[in-house]
Amino acid sequence: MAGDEGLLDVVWMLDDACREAGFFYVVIKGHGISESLMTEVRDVTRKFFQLPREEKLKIKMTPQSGYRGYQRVGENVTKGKPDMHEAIDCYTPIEPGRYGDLAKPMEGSNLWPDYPSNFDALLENYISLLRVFIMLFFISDLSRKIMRGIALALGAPLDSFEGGVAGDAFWVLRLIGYPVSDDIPQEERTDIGCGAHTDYGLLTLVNQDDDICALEVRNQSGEWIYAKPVPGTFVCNIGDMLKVWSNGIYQPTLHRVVNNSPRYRVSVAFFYESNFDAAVEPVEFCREKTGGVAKYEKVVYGEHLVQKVLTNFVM
Ligand SMILES: N=C(N)NCCCC[C@H](N)C(=O)O
Ligand SMILES: O=C(O)CCC(=O)C(=O)O
Ligand SMILES: [Fe+2]
Repeated sequence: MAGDEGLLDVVWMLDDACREAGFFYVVIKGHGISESLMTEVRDVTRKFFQLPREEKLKIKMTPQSGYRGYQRVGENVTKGKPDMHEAIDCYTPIEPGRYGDLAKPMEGSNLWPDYPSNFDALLENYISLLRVFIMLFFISDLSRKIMRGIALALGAPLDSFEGGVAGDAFWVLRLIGYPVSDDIPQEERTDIGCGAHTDYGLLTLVNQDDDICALEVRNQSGEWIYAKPVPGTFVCNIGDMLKVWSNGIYQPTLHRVVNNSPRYRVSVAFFYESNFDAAVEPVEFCREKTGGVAKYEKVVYGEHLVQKVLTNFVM
């Protein structure tokens, strides 16, 4: 592979992006995901959020549902402030007992929207859901490939994230809607769609609406820069587990969402994470590159996620 210049270019670009920005765009061409599939997944999501509140609440997220399902505007909280988005959260299904006490709060399977009673709509819904699954399938494979690129970018073996780190990668899917500010009752309104945060796992791929600038990324000078939509691409960013594994060579970047546009914004974020029970710690050769000392303590990914999930919501 050392002779493959195209590959080396990509690896070099990945390294540069992960060091400098923590964010990059991935063009979907040739990955089995078409731009129209990405659009359709956002459209299904938009349709769901347009349903009456009672309909959406049929798949309400609760502690009993393993924190899977629908959350209303203001129920997700970041740094103590309600976020102005509604969402459906889906996670890799977890059978009871699978990870012992570690995964208890998140056990269960996902809540998908109910089938409407009429047949056309049923079929439409069925196909839409299927598309979401097709999307999940491709996107997970794409993520695995990007992680191989990131391994090479760090100078590590290609398969570094297989096996105990992310050979059985836990995935999270968030279907998110950001209402127009004026449409939110004033007493419930805050000025932020999603407060500043970093993502929890290895890699995030965001499928965002084409025509609205709302996702902002903090650069090294502390300025907020739009991750402008580029049709046919995913906005990718690295997460907390990659920081720990690389001993800080790659840092997750703070980002937030502010929808100041006069349009309802939809994004579908796919989080490719380590194995639920992975104990992630700075890998030796990354430690060597960074002065020999581990800068972060070992983190069990599932503990990190559960701790976030248990504190992210006011219900
Ligand atoms: N799985 C991810 N990354 N979800 C991000 C949700 C928004 C941030 C969350 N309230 C927090 O405070 O972390
Ligand atoms: O809506 C977006 O563009 C990003 C959402 C996000 O950062 C998240 O859910 O973690
Ligand atoms: Fe995020």
